[in-house]
Amino acid sequence: MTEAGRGGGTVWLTGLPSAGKTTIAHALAARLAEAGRRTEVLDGDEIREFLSAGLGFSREDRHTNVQRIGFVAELLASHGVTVLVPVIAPYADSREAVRKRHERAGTPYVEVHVATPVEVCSERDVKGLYARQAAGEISGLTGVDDPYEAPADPDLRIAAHEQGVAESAAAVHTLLTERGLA
Ligand SMILES: Nc1ncnc2c1ncn2[C@@H]1O[C@H](COP(=O)(O)OS(=O)(=O)O)[C@@H](OP(=O)(O)O)[C@H]1O
Ligand SMILES: Nc1ncnc2c1ncn2[C@@H]1O[C@H](COP(=O)(O)OP(=O)(O)O)[C@@H](O)[C@H]1O
Repeated sequence: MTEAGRGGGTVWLTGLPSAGKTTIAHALAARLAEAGRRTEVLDGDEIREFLSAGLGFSREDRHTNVQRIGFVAELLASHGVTVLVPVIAPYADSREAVRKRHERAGTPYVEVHVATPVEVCSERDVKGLYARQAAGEISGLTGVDDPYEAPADPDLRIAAHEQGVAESAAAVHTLLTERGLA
């Protein structure tokens, strides 16, 4: 049995700011921990404070950020950890490169699109970014005046505005169980 076969894998939750990626990731982590899985959440904000300190939000910097996170996720996952990654990853080619890295290593990879519409995200506006963009204080906000390339064919798409957090976490958990990852 390979290392990957011991049950690790990466679950990338992509979606707009305030879509619910982080909230769902932590709810899922709690479920997985309860089931005895070794689990890590690679939080985007934390990563940007340390591993990606100094990177901004240009296309190039976002790509670099996503590749670094993909590298760490694969490493952890290859040692049996279920790694949850609630990070926007707005570009399809960046996400594809992360998937390819996992495929090359034989490490399971699951892409979940947290598909909350921008109208709902901007209402939630957890960090006040949508308001700041509307006020002209910032620009380059994903989904508003910066690109978000929605996954064409994710492993799972969640309408996270139409169901509760627990239901979304359960939906991902079910997929992981089907794939032998939970
Ligand atoms: N201009 C702009 N666009 C998008 N997001 C912004 C921006 N400025 C700051 N933030 C906050 O930083 C978080 C995005 O970082 P990520 O590492 O997840 O994004 S990326 O994949 O590198 O694009 C993201 O966190 P989440 O809200 O948790 O998604 C934002 O809160
Ligand atoms: N159905 C839902 N699913 C996920 N989050 C929700 C839902 N309804 C309300 N929320 C709230 O929306 C916010 C989403 O924020 P967060 O998880 O930080 O998003 P992201 O990580 O995508 O930026 C949280 O305050 C969460 O409590």
